[in-house]
Amino acid sequence: MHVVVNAAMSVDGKLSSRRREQIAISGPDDFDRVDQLRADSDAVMVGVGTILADDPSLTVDDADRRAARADRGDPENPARVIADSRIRTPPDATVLDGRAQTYLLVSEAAPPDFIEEMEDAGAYVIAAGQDRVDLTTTLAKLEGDGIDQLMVEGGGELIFGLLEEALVDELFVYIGPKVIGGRDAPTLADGDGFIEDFPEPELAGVERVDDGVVLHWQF
Ligand SMILES: NC(=O)C1=CN([C@@H]2O[C@H](COP(=O)(O)OP(=O)(O)OC[C@H]3O[C@@H](n4cnc5c(N)ncnc54)[C@H](O)[C@@H]3O)[C@@H](O)[C@H]2O)C=CC1
Ligand SMILES: Nc1nc(O)c(N)c(N[C@@H]2O[C@H](COP(=O)(O)O)[C@@H](O)[C@H]2O)n1
Repeated sequence: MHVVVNAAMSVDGKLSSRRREQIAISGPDDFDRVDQLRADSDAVMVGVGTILADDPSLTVDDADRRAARADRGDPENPARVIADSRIRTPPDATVLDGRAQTYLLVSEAAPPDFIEEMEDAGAYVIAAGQDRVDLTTTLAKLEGDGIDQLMVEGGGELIFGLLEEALVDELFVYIGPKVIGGRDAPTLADGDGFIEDFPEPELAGVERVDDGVVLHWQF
């Protein structure tokens, strides 16, 4: 499986404010670049923190891109993947609207009645890991289900979890013209943070987009 992370951050490295509400950091051209990345992926993944904060659709906006996917025999939208250790995803979340297959990655601590509720809401549940989703095992299961190209949109906890398990192949970061600040605002990689063996990706590209810049890193 090839894992591509994409996120937009402020000048000072924040994905959102301390209120954890969705903030438009990207401009129109960057959102269009992200839509193309989604269209090129077999699945788009976020953590449950992003579901609760943003209630995203994770679908492809552009009708021509959806049609191109259908023409090559793919579903119009990539599958959606949510990392949600104990199931906090609401049954009425937009990702459960039936517009694409939705996988819910949970841990063994997920309550069985919640699992049943999610399956009734249309999710395909994969469980691995004691208290927290075992990302290596669950991503391998997704690969076995035909997901070769996985795009990850955040947030910071999930991105750190993937970096910690050395699961990230490429990272695109849009840095937009905003300063958000706040010690409790989410950043690109949160979690516990590294204290040694810091991942050291190679810079593969720099492109000016809208009033900001996209950095492309390879691991
Ligand atoms: N600017 C941008 O590009 C984006 C911004 N955001 C923002 O990020 C914030 C949400 O980010 P976070 O709170 O960090 O939540 P998150 O979206 O990273 O979800 C974290 C949750 O993922 C689950 N998880 C399960 N297994 C895990 C594992 N092994 N490692 C890590 N997490 C695991 C846990 O339940 C954990 O609480 C929101 O404010 C949202 O608006 C989110 C995505 C993109
Ligand atoms: N690329 C990008 N730029 C920003 O400025 C953002 N705030 C985000 N957030 C992500 O976009 C998702 C919204 O998805 P839908 O359009 O509803 O499908 C959101 O959940 C974040 O993952 N991204």
